[in-house]
Amino acid sequence: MTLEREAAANTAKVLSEALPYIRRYVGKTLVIKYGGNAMESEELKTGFARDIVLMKAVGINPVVVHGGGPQIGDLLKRLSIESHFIDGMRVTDAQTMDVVEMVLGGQVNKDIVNLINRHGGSAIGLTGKDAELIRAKKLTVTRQTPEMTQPEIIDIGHVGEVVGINTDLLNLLVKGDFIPVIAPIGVGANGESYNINADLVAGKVAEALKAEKLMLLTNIAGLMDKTGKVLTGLSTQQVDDLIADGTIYGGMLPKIRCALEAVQGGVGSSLIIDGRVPNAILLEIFTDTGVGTLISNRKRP
Ligand SMILES: Nc1ncnc2c1ncn2[C@@H]1O[C@H](COP(=O)(O)OP(=O)(O)O)[C@@H](O)[C@H]1O
Ligand SMILES: CC(=O)N[C@@H](CCC(=O)OP(=O)(O)O)C(=O)O
Repeated sequence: MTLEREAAANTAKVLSEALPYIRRYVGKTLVIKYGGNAMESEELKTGFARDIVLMKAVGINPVVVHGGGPQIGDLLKRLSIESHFIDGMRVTDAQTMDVVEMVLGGQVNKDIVNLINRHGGSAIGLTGKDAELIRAKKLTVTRQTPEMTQPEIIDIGHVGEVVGINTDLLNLLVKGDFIPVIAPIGVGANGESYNINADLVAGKVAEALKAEKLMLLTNIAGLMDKTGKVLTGLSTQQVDDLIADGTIYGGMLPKIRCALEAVQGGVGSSLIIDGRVPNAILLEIFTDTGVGTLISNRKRP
C-alpha cells in the first residue's frame, strides 16, 4: 500500500470508529466553556473553532460560553488599573466593570465568533444583555475564620450570580442551526451589568438547557490532588474536604462547584479538561481516550 493510501485508510478507520459516539450525541446539546487561559495561541483557538464546527456538522448542538480573565487582566494593566481576586472572583468596581464588558462582550466574543464562522460555522455572539439572556443579581460573598463568631460579608463590587437564563432565545438559535457564543455578563433587574465567572454561567446554561454534557476547557490536566494526580468521579463531600485542606483554590473553586451543581441540576455529566491539548473536545466526545476530571451520576461510557 502506498503511503497516501495508508493515510487515507487510517482516516476512514478513524471516521468509522467515531460513528457510535456520533450516534450517541446526535441532537444533544453540549455546553462548552472556553477559558481565557486555553486561548493562549492562535493554533489552539483555530483548533477549538474547527472542533465546534465539526460537532455541529455531525448533528450535535454546541453552545459556547467563554471566559477571558487573562485578556481582561491585560487591558487593566495597560490602563494601570489594579485587580485582585477573592475565591477565584475578580473584585469588580465600576471602572473595572466597563473594561470587563468591553473585553468580554467586544474583543473576546467577536474573536471566537469570527473564528468559528471562518471555519464554516454560523456563530452568533451574545452577552447576557441580549434578550436578557443572563439575568443576574449581586453575589454575596461571606468569609468566616475559626476566630469569628459569625461570617463577615465581603463586598466584591459588580460581581453577579445567575438568577435565570433565557432558554427560549437559545433554543431558537440552536433550532436554526446557529452556534450561540456567550460572554458571561449578566443584567440586573434595573439594567445594571454584572461580571460573572464564566464557569458559573456555563453551569447554569447547561442546567437550563438540560444539556447532555458540560465541558470546562482550562489550562490544566484536570482537578488534581497535592501530588499532581488528576482526580475523577468525586462526590460533593470529597470536594468539600479538598477545599477545606487547601488542595482546591483560586480559579478551580468556581469550576468544581459548578461542575457538581450542574450534574445535581440534571446535566448528564460535567468534565474539566485540558484545553491546551489539540482537539481536546473531539478526543473527549468521539473516542474512549478522553482524560480529565469527570463528574457524573454514571460511569464514563
Ligand atoms: N486542585 C487543583 N487542581 C488543578 N488546578 C487547580 C487546583 N486548585 C487550584 N487550581 C488552579 O486553578 C487554575 C484553573 O482555573 P482558572 O485559571 O480560573 O482557569 P480558566 O481560565 O480556564 O477558567 C489552574 O491553572 C490552577 O492554577
Ligand atoms: C467575577 C469574575 O471573576 N469574572 C471573570 C469573568 C471572565 C472569566 O471567568 O474568565 P476565565 O474563564 O478565563 O477565568 C473575570 O473577571 O475574570
